[in-house]
Amino acid sequence: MGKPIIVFDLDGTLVDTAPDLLDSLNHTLDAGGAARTDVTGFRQYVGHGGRVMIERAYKAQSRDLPVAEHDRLFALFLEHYGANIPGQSKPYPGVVEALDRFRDAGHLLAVCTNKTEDFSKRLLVSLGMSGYFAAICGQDTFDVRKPHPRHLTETIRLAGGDASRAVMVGDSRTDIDTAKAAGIPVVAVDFGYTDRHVREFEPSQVISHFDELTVAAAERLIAASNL
Ligand SMILES: O=C(O)COP(=O)(O)O
Ligand SMILES: [Mg+2]
Repeated sequence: MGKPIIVFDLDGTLVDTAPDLLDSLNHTLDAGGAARTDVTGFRQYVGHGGRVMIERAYKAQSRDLPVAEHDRLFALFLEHYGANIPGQSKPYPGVVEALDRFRDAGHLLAVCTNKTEDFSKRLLVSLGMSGYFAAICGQDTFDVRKPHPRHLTETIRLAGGDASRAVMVGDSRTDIDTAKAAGIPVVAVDFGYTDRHVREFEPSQVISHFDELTVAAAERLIAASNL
């Protein structure tokens, strides 16, 4: 039997990136001549990567977004966000302690995010966290991204893990839908980026602090998923 693996979402789960993502989104909206947004808007637009975030902001303003303009704005978003990593982004309280606990218990750790792989790796390197992860997989690592279950199962495979001994930890409906479609138990944090409470999407468990993510709790979820 392989080692258990804990797979984390990145934005809104491991790291609070909202101030920087919102800054880059507003920079992009300025450049397109659209109205700026706030944290409430951001929570509705985030979750499927920067391209979809821009598209949703335009849709909310009933503005047309031709493909060439979408491409131009997405490039500007990437340039602005990439130039400011890590910006004000910080891991949530208890994240590093939780990663230490799982590493010390011999569990594999990985990241499955709809951020680009390059930005995810740069962010985690700049925060001194990349060494924990056997794989860091972004929206462009495979030919599918969350909520496609294969984004998660391929991440597990790349990390050397076993999908029957895995737990996903995320902050959004996207993460919960992905894990459920892959048949993997999912812990939802309730402090991330979602416009509706994560409980509504029926994860296996909801936590409000990483202290609640114990090795025993993860092992119980894995055992229950194999009954
Ligand atoms: O960048 C996004 O839209 C979402 O990123 P996440 O998958 O790490 O939450
Ligand atoms: Mg997230």
